[in-house]
Amino acid sequence: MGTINSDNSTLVPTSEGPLLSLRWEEDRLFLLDQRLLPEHIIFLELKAVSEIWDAIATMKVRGAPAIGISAAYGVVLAGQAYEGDIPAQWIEEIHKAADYLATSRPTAVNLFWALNRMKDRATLLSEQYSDIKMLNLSLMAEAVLIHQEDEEVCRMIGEHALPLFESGMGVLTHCNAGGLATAKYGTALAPFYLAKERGISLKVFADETRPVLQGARLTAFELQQAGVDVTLLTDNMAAVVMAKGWIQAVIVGTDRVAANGDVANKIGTYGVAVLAKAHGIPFYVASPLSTIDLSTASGADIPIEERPESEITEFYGKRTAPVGVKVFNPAFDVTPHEYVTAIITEKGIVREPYLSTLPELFKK
Ligand SMILES: CSC[C@H]1O[C@H](OP(=O)(O)O)[C@H](O)[C@@H]1O
Repeated sequence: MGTINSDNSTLVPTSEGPLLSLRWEEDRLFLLDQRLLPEHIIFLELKAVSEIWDAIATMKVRGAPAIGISAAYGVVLAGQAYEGDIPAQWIEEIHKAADYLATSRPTAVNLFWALNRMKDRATLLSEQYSDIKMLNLSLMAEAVLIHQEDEEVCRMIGEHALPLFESGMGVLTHCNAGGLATAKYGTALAPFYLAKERGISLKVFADETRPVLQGARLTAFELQQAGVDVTLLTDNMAAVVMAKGWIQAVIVGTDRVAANGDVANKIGTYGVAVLAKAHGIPFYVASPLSTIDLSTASGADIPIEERPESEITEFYGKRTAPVGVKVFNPAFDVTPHEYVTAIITEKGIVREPYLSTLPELFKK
């Protein structure tokens, strides 16, 4: 595993905006170990494909766009590790690495979107260049482009989402779809950063999001760091804060939107969507086009990752369930499109009928 290069355990809110979770430097990826937040800010230095695979699989890096960006750099590392001078062998190494990285997690479609984009680019480059150094430099440029594009994509999602929220509104979110899950700004959290910049006061309510606590450890952390008004809730409080009239909208991220608008997102999202509908509260999904998968017909076709039992039977190292108890630990659930008020993308906002409105986004 890469070396640790910094630790700042005294965390104070700053107005620096979202904390960046990824930094690429020529032949290594500096990656914020999100398992250790919020107590420790530790960046790992990753220089091998296997380290990238491990970081994705063990959720040191998580969030659909951040996973895709990391995997793209993993493919670059594979190309750089090739020591021969035969382009056909180089491309074989690229495809082998991409297929290996594709096994790290199954649900977030950004992983496969980024890997396919890198494989396609590598194939095109290998038809143009025979020099391995040139191939590697050109392929790295594609990964950097994926990284840079995501920052602009998230900002645009924020711009399209912001008009949905009025000053003084309470907005509930689930899991972490913030700067830590992306290149910067986040998807669902992007409007909160823009609102802060523009003096629009929103009250964010963040579900803690068991079992990995992305809401408590990551969303509450990054919004507090940015000076955004955030209140932490346990996952069983969404109903009461809605009943109290504290919530005027819900916005979440997503790991895969199916062609019919069904949305896979962190476990617990479906329950929040049902509660929102029952209280007449709009339920928005922030999604880059890279997370919309028109080749997946509906939510029933989205592979749902099941994660280790220990995430549920232990609470940060302390056993909280009897040994041998049966456990069900799906990392995601699917919200049927009927519960989705609108999907906010970098190209604009789409609403039902998603089967026809989603493909239009790819034509603009
Ligand atoms: C902007 S994508 C964020 C998305 O990814 C999270 O899952 P995980 O933490 O397991 O990678 C969650 O579903 C978020 O909504």
